[in-house]
Amino acid sequence: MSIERINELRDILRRLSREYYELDAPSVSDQEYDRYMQELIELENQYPEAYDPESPTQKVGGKVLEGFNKVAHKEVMLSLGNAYNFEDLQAFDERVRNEVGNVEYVVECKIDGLAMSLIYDEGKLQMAVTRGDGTVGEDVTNNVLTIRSIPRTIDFKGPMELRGEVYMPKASFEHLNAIRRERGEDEFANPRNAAAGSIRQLDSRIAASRKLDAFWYTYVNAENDGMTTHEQCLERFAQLGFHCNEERRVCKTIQDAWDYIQEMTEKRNDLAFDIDGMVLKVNSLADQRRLGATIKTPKWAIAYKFPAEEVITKLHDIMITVGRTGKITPNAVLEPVRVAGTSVSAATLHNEDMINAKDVRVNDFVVIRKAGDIIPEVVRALPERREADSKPYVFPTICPICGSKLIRFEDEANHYCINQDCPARVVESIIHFASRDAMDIDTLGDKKVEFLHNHGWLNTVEDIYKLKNHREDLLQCEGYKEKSVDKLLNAIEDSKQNPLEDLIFGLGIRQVGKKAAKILAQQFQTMDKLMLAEKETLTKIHDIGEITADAILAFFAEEKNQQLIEALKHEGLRMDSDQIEKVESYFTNKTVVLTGSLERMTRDEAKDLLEKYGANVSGSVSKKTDLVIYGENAGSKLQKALQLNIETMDEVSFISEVNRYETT
Ligand SMILES: NC(=O)c1ccc[n+]([C@@H]2O[C@H](COP(=O)([O-])OP(=O)(O)OC[C@H]3O[C@@H](n4cnc5c(N)ncnc54)[C@H](O)[C@@H]3O)[C@@H](O)[C@H]2O)c1
Ligand SMILES: [Zn+2]
Repeated sequence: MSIERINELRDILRRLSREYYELDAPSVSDQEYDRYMQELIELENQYPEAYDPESPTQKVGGKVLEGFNKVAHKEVMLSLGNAYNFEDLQAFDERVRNEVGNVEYVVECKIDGLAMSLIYDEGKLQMAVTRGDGTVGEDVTNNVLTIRSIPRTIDFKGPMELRGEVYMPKASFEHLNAIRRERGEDEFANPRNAAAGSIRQLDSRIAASRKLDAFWYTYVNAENDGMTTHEQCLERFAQLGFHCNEERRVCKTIQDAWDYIQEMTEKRNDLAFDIDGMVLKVNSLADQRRLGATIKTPKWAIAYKFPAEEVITKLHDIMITVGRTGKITPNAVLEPVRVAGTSVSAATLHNEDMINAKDVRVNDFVVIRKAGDIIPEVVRALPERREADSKPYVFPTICPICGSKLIRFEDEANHYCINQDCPARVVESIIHFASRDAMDIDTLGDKKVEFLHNHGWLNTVEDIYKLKNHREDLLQCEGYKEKSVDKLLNAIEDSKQNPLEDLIFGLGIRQVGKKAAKILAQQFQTMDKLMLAEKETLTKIHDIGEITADAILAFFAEEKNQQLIEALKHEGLRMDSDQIEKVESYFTNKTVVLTGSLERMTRDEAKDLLEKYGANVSGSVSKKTDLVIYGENAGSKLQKALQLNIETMDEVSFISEVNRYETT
């Protein structure tokens, strides 16, 4: 049970990390992410046999993006351990003192940006590299050079590496989003994502337009330059012309540090940049060295994370929105209030049960919580402040957009509008089709889809590909300049070449997420074959259950959907896959774990081969594992496989097994 939970948590955290680090588009709050991480850490401590070097608890950051040169860090770039309250800090302080005795801490702001390494030599900036996975980062020198506050040349001749945080000042962020709003483009969730997205642009003119800044706080090999404390390093940076955050304090005790954190909690919203916590660092560099680091975090520093913020405001009304699947979501219309640095005037109420459970009524005072960037939430009502005009909310029985009767399925908390032609659903399905994980049509975001729909130019998904016939009309609209219109139309044309998996996902078939779309594309290779698939064939596929199979069959059985696909074919959309076709083999449908170092191929090559032959490659050995393939110096995973009586295979046997299929 718990092993399953461990695997589940690892999957969740990997998905969230990808969204956060690679797509710069998180779907949950940092607090929520941290809660999953905390749960996983505790479970892994309880079940040491589930140890896996690939676990998110052992990993820093995300993957390196394609398109940039990869650079290995001379010294790894680590993450930071987390504290959420005074007790956590006291425990940290105790560990430090047990190790090195009395210490001083420098307490500084935890800047919500992205970590960066700068390398100077002979007084010149040579390279700027992102943290990446901590070992290898991306060379983003051209983009970093657009940050004016970073000196190109410094008065220091030797080689020097410093690290810090690139961030987007709040003012630049507000300005950027205002422009994007005007153009009907999707807004950035928060300054961190905006900064990370800007630095990882292949076109440095975009980065230049984003008005980024940076603070520097780590001096690699500072002791070679005669430094003895962290505070000295910061002073040295400032002297050389780098921006260092003045908002910091040297504290003699953990209580002093806590007092300063309290002060900053009050002050944080008034700063010109976003901070998501405070960082405590042992001041003495010699002590830092003695304390050392774990695989992921230094032992001489810790990050205190601010809790999610809550405020009270009045709820004026409850409004309903209709999603792509017809799902009905009630939203609170609020008296605008500042929380976590931004003005909030709407918050989600999830569904009818939630409204009832929280007893939220129109005209009530309510508590709102906003965790950083994510959609704010109504936490509870304040019945003690209820006035005469407070009214219990009656959940609608018909769709506010199309008037169809709403349905609530058994065992489901949500209501649905099941009218396929409901305009709200149409708009949402077009937004989904164009979204990043689907057809990835640049600049065709929510606002623009709504706008084009309201003008009558987008009534179905296929209309996207007919927009080019409205080029002249578009140019007449305010905010639609030639350049942006052509950019949109080109992105639409380009999307025709996307592989089948993007299209399948974009169609928005119920139950079919990104992963299932990929599996289907791999299995069937073409849309035609997928459309002809029978239930038996579908359910035989690993990861496709009965419910998903039924949803797929129902989707393609509908004449409207068949017509849509016909129309998309007619528009010239690609209908086949990039995924390699799977071959029936000894490995088909087996869960396989690779361990140790392989001699004839890389881990990734072995994984690709196994996937081609129908295996499911997994990171950790459990009862569900069918086979462990091992190379040189295989360690705990192989041992565990033997303990659990799981079949094992060495590299040579693996290759000869594979060769049987390669030749036939
Ligand atoms: N919402 C999500 O889906 C999601 C997904 C992945 C990660 N996250 C967030 O990211 C965190 C993990 O990211 P992380 O590994 O970058 O750790 P982190 O952000 O918790 O802390 C480490 C980083 O803090 C930064 N930092 C800022 N100011 C600093 C200072 N003064 N001194 C030292 N470092 C400073 C550095 O870049 C450093 O790498 C999670 O705790 C979570 O909050 C969220
Ligand atoms: Zn409707």
